[in-house]
Amino acid sequence: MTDTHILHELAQVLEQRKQGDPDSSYVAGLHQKGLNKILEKVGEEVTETLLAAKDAEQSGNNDDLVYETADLWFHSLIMLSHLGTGPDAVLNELARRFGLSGLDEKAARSNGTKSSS
Ligand SMILES: N=c1c2ncn([C@@H]3O[C@H](COP(=O)(O)OP(=O)(O)OP(=O)(O)O)[C@@H](O)[C@H]3O)c2ncn1[C@@H]1O[C@H](COP(=O)(O)O)[C@@H](O)[C@H]1O
Repeated sequence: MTDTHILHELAQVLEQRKQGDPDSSYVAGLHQKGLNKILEKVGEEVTETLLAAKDAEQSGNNDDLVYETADLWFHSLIMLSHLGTGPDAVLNELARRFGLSGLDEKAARSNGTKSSS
């Protein structure tokens, strides 16, 4: 399972964990602790990902970068799930932007035509 299918499988598990037992589930524990704890974890994973990227630049080895990015994506999915959305909304937004020049997209944002929020 190496395509976006895993995002949907994982998103379903994360939804189920909202009713899970925090003693036996890491995700249920985060949902129970609430949004601030989830955001704290996302922030930690951002920092760890940035450090891994700098290390990867030096070493030429991306293994730690991939590992930390997976942690970041995972905790971002918990954040989305906690707030009642999920990967489909993000993938749809990327699809909407697909083929649109980043410069044109940026100009559209400053014209106040941001569509997804
Ligand atoms: N993909 C993951 C996944 N990636 C990372 N992690 C956990 O996320 C945490 C990462 O936090 P840190 O790197 O800060 O490590 P830590 O210091 O041990 O964490 P804290 O004590 O600070 O919480 C670790 O506990 C990892 O085990 C994950 N835990 C769960 N999943 C998936 O989520 C599913 C549900 O998990 P449970 O809710 O635990 O059953 C699992 O089947 C997996 O598919």
